[in-house]
This record gives sequence, structure tokens and C-alpha cells, in this order.
Amino acid sequence: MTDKIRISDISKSFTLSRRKRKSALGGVRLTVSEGNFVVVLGRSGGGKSTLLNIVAGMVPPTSGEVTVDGSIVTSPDPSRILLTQQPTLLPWLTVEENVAFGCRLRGDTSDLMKRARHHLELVRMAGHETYLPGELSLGMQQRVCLARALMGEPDILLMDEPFGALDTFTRTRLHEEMIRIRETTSITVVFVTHDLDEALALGSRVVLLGGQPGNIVADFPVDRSYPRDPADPEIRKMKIEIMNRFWEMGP
Ligand SMILES: Nc1ncnc2c1ncn2[C@@H]1O[C@H](COP(=O)(O)OP(=O)(O)OP(=O)(O)O)[C@@H](O)[C@H]1O
Repeated sequence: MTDKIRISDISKSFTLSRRKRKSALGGVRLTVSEGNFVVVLGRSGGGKSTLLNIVAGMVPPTSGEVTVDGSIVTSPDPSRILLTQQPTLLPWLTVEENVAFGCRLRGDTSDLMKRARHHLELVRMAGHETYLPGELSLGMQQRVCLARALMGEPDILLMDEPFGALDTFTRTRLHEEMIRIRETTSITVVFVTHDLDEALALGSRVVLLGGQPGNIVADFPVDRSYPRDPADPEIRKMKIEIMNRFWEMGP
């Protein structure tokens, strides 16, 4: 498999005041192959979002670089879509207009509404095309955001705790959608979470971001087929291994 994303010695510090700086990431190295589903797992405040924002091109690193297909990331790009915990739909546009929005903006208008409806079907939102976002539950809005992300046919999906605000049932359904999307596209996914069960349900690889400043402290390939059974002895063994690794890292 070819390297899609290469994160080389990324450090990031934030200036808090004239005398105070916060070092969020310290020399992160990570390579993600094309079509991989890598989950970045770590504690709250550990630097996960910062890392994802740097890969998205939204935030520059203090040092180091990220390359995608060999080119250095310097700004956001439609081939890399960032999906966050809060749905970001335009409230005055219908569901299908929201899904079509990015493509319309880029002048990519051929079969636009047909494609929007196809992507809504993909995330099981057919029948809701003419709804306004305010008429949908949070989980449904997040599905629409996913449809909008997929509509632009990105190479890379960057997901920052996208299902963190959802109830466990909706979240499980969305995990199923993600697995299905992954099986039917060649999309590369970097998914950030602090939920170990979610990481093991989705990731083909789970990397642990730990320490102060954050760094990759462990890398676990998850070589199990989907859908995964949390009672699978291999998954349970891996869960214990990852938990132990967390405890070793200290508070
Ligand atoms: N713009 C910023 N200015 C100052 N400090 C920041 C900024 N963004 C992040 N930080 C700090 O960097 C550290 C890492 O934050 P980050 O949001 O990346 O962590 P996280 O692992 O995604 O946390 P969570 O799981 O709670 O979202 C935190 O200490 C945070 O306070």
C-alpha cells in the first residue's frame, strides 16, 4: 500500500500569554497508507484535535510537516474533509441543498441534485431531502454532514469525535454506516476519539497519542473483520493491552 499521509516530526505550541506557551504536540510521526482507517486514541486535552487540524491544513505546525501524496500541506483542500462533533449545516438551506453546497460553490454542478440524493441514500437519509436542518435530530444532522463530506469525493476524511455527542444507539448505527462506506470506497480515514470501544469497532489501526506534549506512544494493528464483536477474544485482549498501555502512561 502507498503512503497517503506522512506526518513528520510535528510539534505545535500555542502562545497563551507573553511569558506562557503551551506545548500540545512534540515530534509526532505517523504514516497512513491509502485506504486505511486509522483511529487516534487519547485522553482529553492530549492534542488529538490539534493534530487533525494540522493534517487538515487549518492550523500550521510549529515545526515538522505533513505531506499528502508527497505534497506538503499548507492550507485546507476539498480532497481532505474535516468532520467535527458539532454538525455544521447551513440552517436556511434544505438537506439536499446543504449536501450540494460545496460542489455548487466549486462550480461542479453536473447532476448536482441527483448526486446529492445518492449521497443521502448512502447515509440512510433518503426521504429527508427537503427538510431544514432544524427539523432533524443531532444524529440525522451528522449523517447529512457525512453525506456532504462524501459528495465532494474526498480522498481523505478527517473525523474529530464526530459521534461524540450522540446517544449509544445512534452512534452504533453510524459506526455501521462508516464500515459500509469504508467497504465501498477507497477513502482514507483518520478518526479521533477518546472512546476505546469506538476505536476498536472502527479502526484498522489504533494509535495512542499520549504524554505531555502529545506523541504517538503505541500503534496497534486491528486485523479483525467487520462488523466486530466486542466479545471477540482478540478484541477483548487488545482492549486490555491498550488500557494497560494507558495506565503505564500515568495521569
Ligand atoms: N488555540 C489554542 N490556544 C491555546 N491552547 C490550545 C489551543 N488549541 C488547543 N490548545 C491546547 O492544546 C492542548 C491540546 O488540545 P486539543 O484540543 O488538541 O486536545 P484533544 O486531545 O483534542 O482534547 P479533547 O479530546 O478534549 O477534544 C490542550 O491543552 C489545549 O488547551
